[in-house]
Amino acid sequence: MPSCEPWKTYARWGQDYKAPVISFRVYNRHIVVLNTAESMTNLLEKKADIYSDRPMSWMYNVICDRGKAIFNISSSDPHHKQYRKLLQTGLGIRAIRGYLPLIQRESRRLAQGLLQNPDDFVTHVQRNSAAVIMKVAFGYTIRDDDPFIQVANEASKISGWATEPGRWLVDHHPIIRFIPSWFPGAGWKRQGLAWRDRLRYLAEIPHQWIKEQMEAGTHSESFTSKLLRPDGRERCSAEEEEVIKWCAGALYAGAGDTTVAAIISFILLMALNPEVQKKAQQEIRDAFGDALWDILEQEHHSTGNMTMTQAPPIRRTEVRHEELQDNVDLSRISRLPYLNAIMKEVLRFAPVGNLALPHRVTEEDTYGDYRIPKNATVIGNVWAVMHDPNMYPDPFTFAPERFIRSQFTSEIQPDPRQWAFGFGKRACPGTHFAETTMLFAMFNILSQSTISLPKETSRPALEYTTGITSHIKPFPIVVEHRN
Ligand code: HEM
Repeated sequence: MPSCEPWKTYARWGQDYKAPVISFRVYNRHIVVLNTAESMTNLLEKKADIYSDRPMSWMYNVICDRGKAIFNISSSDPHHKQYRKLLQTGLGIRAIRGYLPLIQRESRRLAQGLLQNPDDFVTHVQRNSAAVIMKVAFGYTIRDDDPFIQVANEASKISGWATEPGRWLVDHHPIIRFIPSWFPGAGWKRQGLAWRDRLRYLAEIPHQWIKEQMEAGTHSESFTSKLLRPDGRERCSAEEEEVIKWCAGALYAGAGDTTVAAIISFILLMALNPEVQKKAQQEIRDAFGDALWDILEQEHHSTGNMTMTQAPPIRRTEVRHEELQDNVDLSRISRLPYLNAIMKEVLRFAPVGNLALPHRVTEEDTYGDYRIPKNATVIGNVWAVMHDPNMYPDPFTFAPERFIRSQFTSEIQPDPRQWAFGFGKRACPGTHFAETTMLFAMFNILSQSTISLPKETSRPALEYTTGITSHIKPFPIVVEHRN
C-alpha cells in the first residue's frame, strides 16, 4: 500500500483504469476504494445498513482491548447506537449553544497566543482544541504542560501504532492471536498486552478525577458529570458508567487531531491568500461594527507584553468577555457567509480525513459491473471527490467564492461537508462542534491579526502530512496586529 498520501495514488489508479471503484488485496484482505461522489452516495449512504461496519483490527480491538470504542465497535452492537445517541445529544446544536462562551474565550486566547508567539502556532492550536474538549468532556481546565494532555496524547500515540496499516501480522492471520505471549517471537503480543494495560489505565485517569470532584462537590458541570447523575438520580449503573467512559474518551480522540488539523491548514492558507483574508476581515467589521474592535483594541494594549504562560488575569478577561457578549450575539459568528465559505473551502482544499475511516460491508453486493465481496474493507476517497474538476472547477485553487452565489457565479458548488465528515451510520457525530470550533477560531484570528509570509520569501509549495488525519505541513508565517 502506498505509504505517502495514498489518496492521491488511489485517485490516479481510478483515472488510469477509468473506474469509479478500484480494488486490490493486502494479504487476505479485500480493499475497495470509492473514488467518486456517486459511488459513495450509492453505497455508503443509500446502503448504509450493510456498509456501516468497521474492518476488524485484531491487534487494536482484541489484543489491546479497544473493540468497545465507538470508532471500532461493530455497528450491529447495541452499544454503538447508545454511544451515538449520547454523543449526538452532548454535541448537538442545543448543547453547543451552551458551550459558545467557552469556545469564544478559548478562541480569543488562541488569537492572542498567535500574535505573541507566531512561531509556536501549532502549539497554540493544539492547546485551544484540548482546552475546549477537556472542559466540555470533564469540566477540566487545562494548564500549560498539563498532565491530562500528556495522558490523551500518549493514548493517541499508542492507538496510532497499534492500528498502523500492514504492521501487524495478526490483523491478516488472526489465528496467531492464540500464540501465548511467552512464546519465542511473540514480542508483538507482549507489546499489545502492555499497551492494553496502559490504555486502560490512561482512560481511567480523567474518569476517576471527575468522580472525585463530584464527590467533593467541586466539579463544574460537563458531558460526563451530567450523565453520571442522570435525571436527578444519585448515580447511574455500572454498565451505564462504562458507556459514559467510552463516550467521554471518544470526545478527545475525535476532536483532538481533527480540528487542530483544520485550523492549522486555515492559518497557512490565510498566509497564502491575502485577498481572501482581507475580504473576511471586512465582513467581520461590517457585521459587528466598532464595538467589537474597541474591545479587541483595549485587550491588545493591555495584553501586548504577555507571554502564553502568563494567561490573562481571569477576572479582567471575564469582565471583557461579558462585555463582548453584550455587544456581540455569539451565535451570529456562525452565520457569517464569507467566513462559512472559507471554512468549507478549507475542508475541501485540505481535507482533514482524506480517506475518512474505513467501513466494512457485511453482505456481498454489486455496484454496476463490480462485485463487492462480503467483509471487504470499503474506503471513501474523500480527497478524490474534493479535487474532482467536474465538481470543483480549478480544484487546486483556494476559492471560497465557490460557495457563494454572486453576479459572477451562476451555480454554487457542492457543499464539501457532505463528504468531509464521513458516511451513513458512521458519519461524524462531532460535525457541529467541529464547525463551531473552526468558525470561532477563524473569527478571532481574523479579528485580531493579519497573517502573511515573511518578507522576501517566495510562496512555498504545499506539502501535506499523511495519516488518519492530514494537514498542510507548517511553514514560517508572520502574524501582525490588525490595525
Ligand atoms: C474538522 C473536524 C472533524 C472532521 C473532518 C471529522 C471527520 C470524521 C470522519 C471522516 C469520521 C469517520 C466517518 C466514517 O467512518 O464514515 C469521523 C468519525 C467520528 N468523529 Fe469526527 N471529525 C471532526 C471532528 C470531530 C469532533 C470535534 C468530534 C467530537 C467532539 C468527533 C467525533 C467523532 C467520532 C466519535 C467518530 C466515530 C463515529 C462512529 O464510528 O460511529 N469528530 N469524524
